[in-house]
Amino acid sequence: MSLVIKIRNITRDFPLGSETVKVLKGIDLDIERGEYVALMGPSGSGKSTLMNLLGCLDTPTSGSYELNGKDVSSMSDDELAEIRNKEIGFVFQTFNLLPRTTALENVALPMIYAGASKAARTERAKEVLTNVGLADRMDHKPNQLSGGQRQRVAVGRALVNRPSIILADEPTGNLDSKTSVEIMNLFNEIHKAGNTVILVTHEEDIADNAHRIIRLRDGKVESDTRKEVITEQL
Ligand SMILES: Nc1ncnc2c1ncn2[C@@H]1O[C@H](COP(=O)(O)OP(=O)(O)OP(=O)(O)O)[C@@H](O)[C@H]1O
Repeated sequence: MSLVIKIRNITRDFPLGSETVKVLKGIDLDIERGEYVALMGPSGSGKSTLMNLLGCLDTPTSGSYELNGKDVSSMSDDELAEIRNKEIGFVFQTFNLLPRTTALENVALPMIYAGASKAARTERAKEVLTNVGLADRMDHKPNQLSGGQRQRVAVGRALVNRPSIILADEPTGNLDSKTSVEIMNLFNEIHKAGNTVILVTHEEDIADNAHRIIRLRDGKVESDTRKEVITEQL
């Protein structure tokens, strides 16, 4: 097993007027390649703040973060942007697709930043859209797609550059229960294909899809539980 994420004693403070709000209060975390982790905890416990750090959208106030053995905790904004594009796939509750571009163009977008040719982008985006079940929707724009289909496009965009980790913040938060199950089945497939997945959810049945559940409370890890792997007896 190899460590994708190694976090040691991370804190994150935010200035608020003349005060300082301590949001993350010393977090240690190791995540191995191929793990499937659900991040839970009450509102305000620091889940999004931690996800922003994991996704290199933010840097810690103190402590260290190594992503694939590289210390990202003190990188410049340009270096972080490059790491984000190469190593991180984001999926958001609100899909965050470009409204006037097709599913194919939305999925191909991160490859433009990565410098891929148009032919390579189109080929890979078609492959990814097929894998997420949208082979017949490639030329549709977001407003021509259902919520579940939009989230599939967003998942495709997250996967297109073959990132080291997929970070999903409440990916089923805007979906009905039937569509949520379909999207979770897609995440389960993505995990089975070898991806490292970390998702934030408030719902226990969504978190049950993961193999490990980390619960935050008041900026600290309250519990970190791995499911026992049940191997079939022959
Ligand atoms: N930029 C900021 N400036 C000041 N306070 C912040 C900032 N970002 C987050 N906070 C505070 O940090 C705390 C944790 O926020 P965070 O969004 O990480 O929690 P969360 O667990 O994701 O909550 P939710 O489940 O409601 O999304 C909150 O009290 C929030 O007000």
